[in-house]
Amino acid sequence: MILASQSPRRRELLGDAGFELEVVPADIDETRQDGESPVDLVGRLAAEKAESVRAALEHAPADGLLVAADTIVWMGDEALGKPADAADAAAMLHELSGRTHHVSTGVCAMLLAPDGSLEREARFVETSDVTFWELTDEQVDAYVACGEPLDKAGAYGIQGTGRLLVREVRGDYSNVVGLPVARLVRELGKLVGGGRDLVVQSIRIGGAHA
Ligand SMILES: Cc1cn([C@H]2C[C@H](O)[C@@H](COP(=O)(O)OP(=O)(O)OP(=O)(O)O)O2)c(=O)[nH]c1=O
Repeated sequence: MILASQSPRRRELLGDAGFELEVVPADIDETRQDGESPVDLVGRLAAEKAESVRAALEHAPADGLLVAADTIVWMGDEALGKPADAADAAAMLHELSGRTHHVSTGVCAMLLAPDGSLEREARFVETSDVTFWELTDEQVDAYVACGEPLDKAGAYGIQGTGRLLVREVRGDYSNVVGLPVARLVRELGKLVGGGRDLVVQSIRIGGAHA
């Protein structure tokens, strides 16, 4: 499978599900369009990442699969991507403090013909809701200083020290980390067809590593 993402979290989630990955990061303009909702934005960016990597391929990977994703944190109409710097990260964390926000991941999965042309694709957006504890200024400053927020949407990583900020998650936890892997594996099964249950395959391979 080709993973059109530089995110180490996505690599780990798919690797643990038993997929052999070739990582080919996509370089696209991630600017939000006027009037575009956060859900529409991540859906579009995932599709654009997948297509930009597919278009540059000379041949498909052995299993014919290509996956791209994009994750955003949002509240109301406000979308929080990756912070520009430490001050931006602190501002985002103060905004998330004591409140519930949404984390949406857009996913585009493609089944490619051997020459790399598109045979079929599946697109979806998964949303989880995350509630933060009230954070003190000192807690925000300490978290920003540890460096974890800088490459993450919404300036936190729930899989890292950022778990100390989180009071409650509703929905798929892996989706917050950057990839709704359980739903994705089901969609990939439908994409490859032939009655193969990729969830069973992933459980067997994942279980062997446990
Ligand atoms: C909210 C949250 C986000 N994130 C990460 C997931 C994504 O890697 C990142 C959002 O940025 P993305 O633009 O979705 O992904 P990316 O830049 O890391 O990789 P690429 O563009 O090549 O696909 O934030 C966490 O790791 N933990 C969290 O709790």
